[in-house]
Order: sequence, then C-alpha cells, then structure tokens
Amino acid sequence: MIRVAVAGAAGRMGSTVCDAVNGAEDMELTGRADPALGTTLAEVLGDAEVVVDFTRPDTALPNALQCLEAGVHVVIGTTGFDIEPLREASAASTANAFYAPNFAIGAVLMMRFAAEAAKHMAKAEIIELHHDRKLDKPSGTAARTAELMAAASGGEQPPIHSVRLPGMVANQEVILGDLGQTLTIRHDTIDRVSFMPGVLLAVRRVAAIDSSPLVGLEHFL
Ligand SMILES: NC(=O)C1=CN([C@@H]2O[C@H](COP(=O)(O)OP(=O)(O)OC[C@H]3O[C@@H](n4cnc5c(N)ncnc54)[C@H](OP(=O)(O)O)[C@@H]3O)[C@@H](O)[C@H]2O)C=CC1
Ligand SMILES: O=C(O)C1=N[C@H](C(=O)O)C[C@H](O)C1
Repeated sequence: MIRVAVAGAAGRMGSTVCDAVNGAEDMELTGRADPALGTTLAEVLGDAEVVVDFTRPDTALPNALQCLEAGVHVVIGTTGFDIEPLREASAASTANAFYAPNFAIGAVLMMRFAAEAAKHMAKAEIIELHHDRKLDKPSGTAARTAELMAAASGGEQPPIHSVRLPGMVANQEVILGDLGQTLTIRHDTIDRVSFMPGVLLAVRRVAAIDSSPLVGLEHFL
C-alpha cells in the first residue's frame, strides 16, 4: 500500500483526489492538510510516503520543499509557481518531486498535437478558459503548451489569452493559422474526475523517477 497525504484536501481538486485515493486498492489515505480542516502539512507528513499538492500558487513551492526536506515524495498539481528551486532541493533529498500542469490525458494529447502542428504552420495563439475562482493566469497548461510549441517549432512562444467565467471548469483552444487555412485543437474538462487517473499514476511512479523534479505526465504514458 502506498501511504498518501493530500495538501489542499478540502479544495475542489484536493477533495476529489482524497476520494480517488480512497478508491484505489493499492493506496491508503493517511492525511488531509487544509486550513479549512484545521490541519497543516507538517502534521500529516510523518505518516506519508507521497504527498499530493493541489493548493495555491504561493504555497506549492514551500509545501514541496517541506516534503523534500522530510524525505517524502511530492506530486504537484498546483500551477502558477516557479519549480526551479526544486532542483537544488531534490539533489539534496532522498525523495522526488513530480509536477504536471495538467493530469488529464486529453490535455496531454492536446499539448503533444499542438507541438507537432507548430512545426508545420506559420503562427498560433492559445486561448485558455477557466472558472472564475482560478488564481493564476495564464494557466499552467497554456504556459506549458506555449513552451512545447516554441521548442518544437524553434520559433517564438504563441501568445496566450485568458478567460475567467462562472460556469466553466477548464478548456483550452490552440488555433494555428497559415495561408488560407486554420487548424483548431481544443480540449474541454467538464469534470475534475478527468484528472484522477493521471494523479494516481503519478503517485504510483514518483518514487522511481530518475530525474527530479520531473515535469509532465507524458513521461509516464
Ligand atoms: N495539474 C492539474 O491537472 C490541475 C491543477 N489545478 C491546480 O490546482 C490548484 C488547486 O486548485 P483548486 O482545487 O481548484 O483550488 P481550491 O482553492 O479549491 O483548493 C485549494 C485548497 O488548498 C488549501 N490550502 C491553501 N494553503 C494551503 C496549505 N499551505 N496547505 C494545505 N492546504 C492549503 C486552500 O485553503 P484556503 O481556501 O483556505 O486557502 C483550499 O482549500 C490550482 O493551482 C489549480 O490551478 C487544478 C486542476 C487540475
Ligand atoms: O485551476 C484549474 O482549474 C486548472 N488548472 C490547471 C492549469 O492551470 O492549467 C489545469 C487545468 O487547466 C485546470
């Protein structure tokens, strides 16, 4: 059994992760940290082998550093923070960090297809659309898509447009344009359960990664 604690356990993602971990036969939910539950990460770290973090852009890095210092693997879903400080912390730790800006398989495929298309079409722009409680802008997925497209094409990163509206969960369109034609690649998340198979996969694999921090669910597919 993999002993898993969740940071942000009372949030939209964290509560869904707790349900998914409880439903996984090879995992045990050992801790739930969240201000709303009156519990801190420090209190749940001791019993965990892996922490899953879905918190806030300003807490994800300190939480991950705390996990690495304690020798506990961390799977990070929180977006909108700089992962660079995790390199030095990982080197000094027996534990690993894994970050994915998007754990949904459809979004991983969207990023892959967008990178492939960027090699062949003249210009592109990204539109990301999310619920209005989202704190970061642009989304982690859009930022990563732009990076992958620029790396594949050898050109500039495509501009990103952000929309925040009630009624939405998470959506992204990549529109590419060239002579007399456009290509649109779109992914829609209609329920946060879409992220759960990817999160559970990362929990199972994080202990065995050979380069930490590792970024992107594609490494496990
Ligand atoms: N990688 C992916 O596939 C996905 C990533 N995300 C990302 O996940 C993050 C969380 O999103 P979402 O669940 O919608 O946000 P929520 O605001 O619903 O949940 C975040 C929770 O974390 C709590 N929290 C804040 N600080 C701490 C801390 N130090 N320790 C433990 N818990 C803490 C918050 O409490 P309080 O409200 O009191 O601050 C809140 O309950 C965002 O960055 C989002 O972009 C979302 C979906 C998919
Ligand atoms: O905040 C969200 O909801 C989401 N955040 C991630 C991001 O910033 O890309 C993943 C997904 O888009 C949902």
